Amino acid sequence: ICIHLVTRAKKPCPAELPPGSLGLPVIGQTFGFLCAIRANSVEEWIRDRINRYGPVSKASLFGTPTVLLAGPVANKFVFFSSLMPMLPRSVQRIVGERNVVSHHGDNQVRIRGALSEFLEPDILKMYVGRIDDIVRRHLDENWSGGRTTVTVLPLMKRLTFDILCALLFGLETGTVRDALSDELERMFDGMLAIPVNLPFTAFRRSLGAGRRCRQLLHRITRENKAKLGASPNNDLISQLLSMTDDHGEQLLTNEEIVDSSVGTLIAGHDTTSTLMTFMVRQLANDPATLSSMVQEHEEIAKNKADGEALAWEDLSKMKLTWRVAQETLRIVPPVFGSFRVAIEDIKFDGYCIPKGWQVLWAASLTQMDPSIFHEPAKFDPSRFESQSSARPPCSFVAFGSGRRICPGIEFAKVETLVTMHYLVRQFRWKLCCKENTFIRTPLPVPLQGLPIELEHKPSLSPFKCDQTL
Ligand code: HEM
Repeated sequence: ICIHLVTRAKKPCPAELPPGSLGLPVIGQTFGFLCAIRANSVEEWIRDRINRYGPVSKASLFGTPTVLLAGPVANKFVFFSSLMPMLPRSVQRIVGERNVVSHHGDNQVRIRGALSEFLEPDILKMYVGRIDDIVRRHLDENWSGGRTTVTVLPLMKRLTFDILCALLFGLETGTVRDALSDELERMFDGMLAIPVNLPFTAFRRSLGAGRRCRQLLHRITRENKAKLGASPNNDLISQLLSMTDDHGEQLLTNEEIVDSSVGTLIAGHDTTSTLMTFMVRQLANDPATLSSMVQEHEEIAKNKADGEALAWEDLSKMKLTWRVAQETLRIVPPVFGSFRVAIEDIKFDGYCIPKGWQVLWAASLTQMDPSIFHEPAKFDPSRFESQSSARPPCSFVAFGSGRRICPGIEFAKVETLVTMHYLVRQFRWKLCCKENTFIRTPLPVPLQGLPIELEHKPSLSPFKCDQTL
């Protein structure tokens, strides 16, 4: 009785809880939410609840009470308070439990610090030439060949997979890389399936693929460890293996290295390929911006010898291209948002969010808000000309913010800028499907993966094209 009285005293008074309904037990509003994600109408779904209950409301999603928040101030609270990111338990079982997202406190700082060191500009500078080489080879093998129809999304996925495999694991080609690609595909297939571990379920297949993926990476980790010192550390796994703590011990365990590598592969693969796919779509609908972009890249190419690779300094001149990328990310954020969990009772806007409850943030809520971005549906890269100080902090959040801000921003930027450099100079394209719609799975997928009619611009050499075109 005493325990009951004490714990009851700690429970928030219902008046302090945000308004709204938790719906039916367990199910809550999960089906409506999942349908809204798929139809890419999460923003409307949340706005509908805001209209009914106000800017802070409660619902029940995936069996857990959830607080829905909206606006830049709410985003700031999510990114900078003690709320913690959470991967659903089923996803953790597939990708491994020792990855950077699942760790908190000192362990998160240690693992994220090691990962970030590899993804920072000082290290990335050294990889621009290698990324340049992979992009050219990819375009040559998959996009060239006169007038042709290609489907952009799967090709962009292949490209980002090739870049990640080379830079993270030192795998350029070969059977291990092909096996990793197959297992990754299988792993994705069941990641959002109902987590029932029975024979023939998608979840079971995904669990198996995740296990085999990690086995392959364990093998690479052991091989790289044996070679440490003999060859330069030029991939993520070798770098992580060679990092030591104050006592000279390996900074991350092999399990942490493998799980973090799988996590980074997943985080970096579909996100950047989605961004580049939607840039291709936006540019097809906006010939004026495309022509300015071609000019920007021809200017850079003028100062390079035939076949010379791009360098870090060239990327800093691609200002318009990055603005086009940012505007694409604003309208079609690859990550729609995510959940945080309260590790203690916490207050926002006078309401109590009890320990264990989830909080949902969604990028479109601020990125498509007309009071922050004038005419939000209009594609206008010039919005990003002035520095973000013109907007309230935490309103453009395609990469998140705060302690958990995406550590792969610079990596994604290098991949995108190098790819666009060769794409806009070598090709013209037309969309095969005119509708500008997409669904979310939960990443955005354009109609039929975005088939385009592609035409190779006649050029003087494979990598220099005639500017008058
Ligand atoms: C256009 C491309 C990308 C977008 C839009 C994007 C977006 C995001 C977002 C929104 C988050 C934070 C999620 C949250 O706060 O809950 C995140 C986290 C993360 N991203 Fe990215 N990302 C991109 C590319 C990449 C790349 C290329 C890499 C690595 C090579 C990467 C690695 C990561 C990692 C490891 C995390 C987890 C960080 C942590 O929990 O501390 N991302 N990303």
